[in-house]
Amino acid sequence: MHHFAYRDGSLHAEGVDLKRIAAEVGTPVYVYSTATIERHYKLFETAVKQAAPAGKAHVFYAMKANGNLGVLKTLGALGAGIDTVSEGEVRKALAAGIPADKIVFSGVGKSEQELRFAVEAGIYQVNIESESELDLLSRVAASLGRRQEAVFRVNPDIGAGGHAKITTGSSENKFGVSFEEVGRLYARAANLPGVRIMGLAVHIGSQIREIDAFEAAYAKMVALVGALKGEGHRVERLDLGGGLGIPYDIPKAFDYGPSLIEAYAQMVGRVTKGLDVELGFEPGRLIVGNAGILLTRVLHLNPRPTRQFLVVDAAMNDLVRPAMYEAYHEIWPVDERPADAPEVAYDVVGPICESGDTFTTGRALPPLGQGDLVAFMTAGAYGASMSSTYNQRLLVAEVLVKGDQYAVTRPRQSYEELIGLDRAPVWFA
Ligand SMILES: Cc1ncc(COP(=O)(O)O)c(C=O)c1O
Ligand SMILES: N[C@@H](CCCC[NH3+])C(=O)O
Repeated sequence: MHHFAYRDGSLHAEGVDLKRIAAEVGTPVYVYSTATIERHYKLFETAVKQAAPAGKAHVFYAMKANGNLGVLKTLGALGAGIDTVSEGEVRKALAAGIPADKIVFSGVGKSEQELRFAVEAGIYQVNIESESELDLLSRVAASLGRRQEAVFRVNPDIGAGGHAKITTGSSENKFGVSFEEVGRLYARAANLPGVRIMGLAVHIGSQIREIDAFEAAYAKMVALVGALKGEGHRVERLDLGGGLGIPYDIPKAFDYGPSLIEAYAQMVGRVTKGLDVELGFEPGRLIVGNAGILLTRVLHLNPRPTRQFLVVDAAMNDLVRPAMYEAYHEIWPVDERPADAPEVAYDVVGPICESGDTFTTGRALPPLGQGDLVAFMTAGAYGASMSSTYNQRLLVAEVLVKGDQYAVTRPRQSYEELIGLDRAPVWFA
C-alpha cells in the first residue's frame, strides 16, 4: 500500500496536495511519503523477526535504493540498520545518525581507503566479496589495531531478478566468492590478524517476485552453514540480502498488503528452522519503491502523423529506469479525471537529446495539456539515487511528506554547483 491518493480532485501525498509542492518547490521533484516508508519497514521487520530462529533478525536497509537524508532519518528512528556500498554511503549513514554498529558494508570493489574509513568508524560488518579483499581488510584493520567482524558473500549460482542487468547471484555475475572456495577462505582467515569471520551473506538479484528463487539460494546457504560448522568454523550470522520485488503495475487503489512479505518470511522461517544463527536482511526497493513519486509538468505536446509526443520536464537523467531496464512506471495525472474520460495514446518523453529518453510509448492516458502535472509512480527506489546531470540538467529537489507537512530534504542543485567555475584549469585564469 502507499499513501498517494486523490482527494478533492487532486493527487495528494498523505495530506499534502502535489499541486502545492509543484508550485512551492518547482518541478521536476521527487516526493516521498513517511507513512509508506514506515509501513513497509515495520511490516518487513515484524515478519522476518517472527520467522527467524529465536527471533534473531537484523534489517539493514539498502541505501543505494534511496539515500535521501530524510528517508534515512525516518528509517533510523525505527531502529533500522543500513547496508552500504561505498565510503560515501557509510558517511551518509553516520551523518543520518545511524549508529556505526548497525552498518554493513557490501560491494565487489572496496578500496583500501574505504575499508580504513569503515573499520575506523567501527561498523558492524564487512561483507567480503573476494580473497583479495579478505587480505586487504585484514591488513588495513590490523594496521589500526583492530579485528573487523566480517562475513563472506557467497555467489550461490542462482540468479534472479526483474531484468538481466539486476541479476547478481549467477556464477556469471561478478558478485561474491564461489561456493567451493568458502571453506578454504574460512581456514585462511582464521590465521589473519585483522578479521573475524562471523558467517555468510548472499544476495541473488533485485525485483524478485518469485519466492522459489530465494528459497533455492537460501537452502544452499543453510547447507553451507551446516558444512562449515561441521568443519569447526564459526558461523553465527547469515545475511540473506535484499531483492524482494514490488508491484509496478498497480491499480489506482492498490494494496499489495503483507502477502508477498509474509510468504517470503514464512519461507525464510521454514528454510532456516533450528539453525543457530542471527539472520540479516538488506531490503531496498521493498521499503522505498512505492513510497516515492517523480512529479513532473507537461512542457509541450507534439502531435505527429503517427505519434503523440508528450514532452515533460523530467528526463532520463532524473529517472533512468525506463531507459536502462525498459522499466514500467504508472503515470497518474495530478488532476483527477473521470474514470470514463477519453484516452489518448502518448509517447511520454523528456527533454534530453537522446531517443532513449522515453518513459513510455503508446501509453493510454487522459488528454493532457501544457502545464498539466503528472506523477511517475513507484519512483522511490533507484530514482533520485541513480540520477545524473547529463545535458547539464540540475539534480532535482527531493521532498519528504509527513501528514499535512512536507520538508525539502534535498534542495534542487544550484547552477553554481553544477558549473563549478572555480574548477576551471588555472591556465585559463
Ligand atoms: C548486496 C545488496 N544488498 C541489497 C540490495 C538491495 O536490493 P533491493 O533493492 O532489490 O532490495 C542490493 C541491490 O540489488 C545489493 O546488491
Ligand atoms: N537499479 C536497479 C536495481 C539494482 C539493484 C542494485 N543491486 C533498478 O532500478 O531496478
